[in-house]
Amino acid sequence: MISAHVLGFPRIGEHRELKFALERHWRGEIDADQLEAAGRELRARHWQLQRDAGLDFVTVGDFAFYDQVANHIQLLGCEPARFGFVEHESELARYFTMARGVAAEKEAQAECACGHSHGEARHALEMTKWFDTNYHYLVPEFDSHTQFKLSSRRLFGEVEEALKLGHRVKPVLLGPLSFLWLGKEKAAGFDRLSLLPQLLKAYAEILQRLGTAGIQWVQIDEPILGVDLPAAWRDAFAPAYEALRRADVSVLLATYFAPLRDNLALACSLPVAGLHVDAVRALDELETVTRQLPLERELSVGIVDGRNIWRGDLDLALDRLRTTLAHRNGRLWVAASCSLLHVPTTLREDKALDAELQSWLAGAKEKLDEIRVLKQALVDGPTAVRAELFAARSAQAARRSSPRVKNPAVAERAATLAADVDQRHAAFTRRQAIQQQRFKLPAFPTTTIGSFPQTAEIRAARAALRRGELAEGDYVEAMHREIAHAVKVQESLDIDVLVHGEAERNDMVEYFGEQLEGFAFTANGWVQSYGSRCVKPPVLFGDVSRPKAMTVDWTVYAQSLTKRPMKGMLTGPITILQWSFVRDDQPRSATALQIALAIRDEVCDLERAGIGIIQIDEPAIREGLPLRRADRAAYLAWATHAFRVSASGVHDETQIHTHMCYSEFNDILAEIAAMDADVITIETSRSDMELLAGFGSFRYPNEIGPGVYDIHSPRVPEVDEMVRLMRKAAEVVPARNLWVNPDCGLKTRGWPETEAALRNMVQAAKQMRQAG
Ligand SMILES: Nc1nc2c(c(=O)[nH]1)N[C@@H](CNc1ccc(C(=O)N[C@@H](CCC(=O)N[C@@H](CCC(=O)N[C@@H](CCC(=O)O)C(=O)O)C(=O)O)C(=O)O)cc1)CN2
Ligand code: MET
Ligand SMILES: [Zn+2]
Repeated sequence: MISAHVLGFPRIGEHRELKFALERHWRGEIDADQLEAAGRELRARHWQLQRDAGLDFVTVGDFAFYDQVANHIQLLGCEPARFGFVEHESELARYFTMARGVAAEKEAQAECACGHSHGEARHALEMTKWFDTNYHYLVPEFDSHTQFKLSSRRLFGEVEEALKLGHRVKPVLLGPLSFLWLGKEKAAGFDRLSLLPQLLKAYAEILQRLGTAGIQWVQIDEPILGVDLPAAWRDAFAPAYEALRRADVSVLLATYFAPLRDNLALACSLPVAGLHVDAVRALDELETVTRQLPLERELSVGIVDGRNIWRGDLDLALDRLRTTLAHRNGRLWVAASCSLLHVPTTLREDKALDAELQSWLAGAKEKLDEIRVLKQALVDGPTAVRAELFAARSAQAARRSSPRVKNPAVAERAATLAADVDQRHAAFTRRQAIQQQRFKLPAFPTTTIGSFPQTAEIRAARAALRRGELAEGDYVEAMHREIAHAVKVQESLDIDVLVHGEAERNDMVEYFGEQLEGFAFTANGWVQSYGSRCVKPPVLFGDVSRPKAMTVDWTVYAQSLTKRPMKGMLTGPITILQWSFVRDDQPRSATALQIALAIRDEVCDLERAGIGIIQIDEPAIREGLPLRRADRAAYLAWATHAFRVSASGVHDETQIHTHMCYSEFNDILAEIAAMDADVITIETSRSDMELLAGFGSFRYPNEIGPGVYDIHSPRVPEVDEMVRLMRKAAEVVPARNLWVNPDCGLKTRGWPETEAALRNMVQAAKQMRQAG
């Protein structure tokens, strides 16, 4: 018996319907019922696609109005008490408050009918990267008071919805151990694993309800089986799944993103009815799993790549599946490696891709079809899908032999680099002295991270340019007006190191992808990043080179408007690599080096054009870290090398900044230091400078700007708050090395709150100087 399924499907909608509905709802243009209707329609459509592709189940529970982990917080009834929710706040309103926070002023203004004071501003749940993806989840908060209680009907409602539509339903849950693991302990000395027994009761109740609804299979995701687990966590698995065992509900335990390694035997021995493995990231483990997993259990083989957009090698996949099948008594499930959340809904008929490129690619819908073809080939024999297999084979062959993929000059340059290509001339302390002479910045210099508000007007201008309704020259003029405005605002706020604001960039990665050779970009290849926010990762299909300067004109224009230093703004090689769909025909390290060389040329061009401070953003360096510790050193070596290659073409008096956000960095501090940027700006405020303690005890040698406020909410931070954070920073890092800046770029904010926040930030820096 062969089954076919997916672990999850993108929820944002082929035309980003969910994004637009959400944003309308938040603006008050549609009410909760209308938003719910939009969600229902998308779910119905995505289930129908799965059904039409001949899958044996539709997956329910992968939908969320913001984030699937946040859905679990409500399902399990563990909304953090700090939100002080009161009776009359609806489940949906509470959900968005947890996801987005509430500004202090807004709460003060909102005359609350209940007469309750909601207390201080309620900042949003922390947001962090989902394993090694560019998707962000909301971090659950746990302490000794955390109680679990089945609380939301949403999942059960969606299950009913799908059943009513006549589908065979397989609900998906994030597993109890992964849910706890991904959360955060809010009290010192508290161990969140101690919450497991209580949590299991809630899970048991969920399974019981699903059983009552007639559900046979429930997929429970435990992606943490792909990370290095402490013994206590590993030991907790078997009793936990023993406790969840029921006669009427079969559990398919799903793992993905990384090899199982030392957890392989455990995964194969758990008392569940089936196991899903990622046969793309861990193909070499498939054979062992095939042999170790008891024959009465189902094996789901994730053979179609859920993380990349290349059309699969179906011959190879089929070969593996046949071998597996032979050892599994003719039973297996065919699947994508992980949820399809991480790829665009479709890449067919994308207006920005030429026909040849399109024929090399597969989005989520196309992957459903690959799964169908594989299943059919196993069930009816390959001749039944001869045409489909032939087409896939031809596409593979065409891509492998296409002259578009190779550029001998690029390979030649990468092979003949000087040994010191990744080293600045002088050591940091020497550079620091030279740069101090040159820029004469005050103590606690202020700067921002790069982007200023991407207003509706900016996006409309770009959309008009794309549609041919705005001439190129008029577009440039409109962007120049934006840049001039940003410069004027920064000068009037008395910021020390200015930025041009990135108005001309649709996205910090896509913008470079559009200008570099070796990249293609899509018109509609949207992937959810967080909440309603999406990105269109460029497609890196060939050798990378830079036909001409990419940012010099904009930066020089911005510098011409001010005497203050204007920071050039680039995206680093690892972030471009990490946030693109990259080629699978050469190691990622080789691709990273090619990008690094292109960025290096841009850095040198900026320097030649008189730009003295250049920032090379690397927010994604941490998320690229392999999930398994054993693989990390190799990655960090080539990743930091690539960064240094991009940054080291300049003279000592040029100040190189880098920026990182969204992650825990304490475990890679030595490597961050080895990147040798003159200044690093880094996100810290959501965790109240916790992060910086690591930088202090490690004695991070170079200059550092720990973000003093969170840019993810419109809340305007008070001067005192930021002074407090700066003082905290000055306790662990020498004050002479400290910069003052927000956590990240300001593109998602509006101008009024941006100006107010930066005014307070500059004030805070001035207070620090006075206290000096
Ligand atoms: N690639 C990437 N990954 C990242 C980040 C990042 O900046 N880039 N930052 C972190 C995540 N943060 C993010 C913050 C904001 C957005 C974001 O604002 N995305 C925009 C899209 C940005 C974009 O591509 N804009 C284009 C096209 C925008 C668009 O939708 N245009 C409309 C028309 C617009 C109009 O007429 O107003 C259309 O095509 O229909 C542009 O500016 O040109 C969105 O979802 O709305 C995404 C991620 C981590 N990962
Ligand atoms: C996600 S990091 C963002 C860095 C970029 N320079 C910006 O300010 O938007
Ligand atoms: Zn950032």
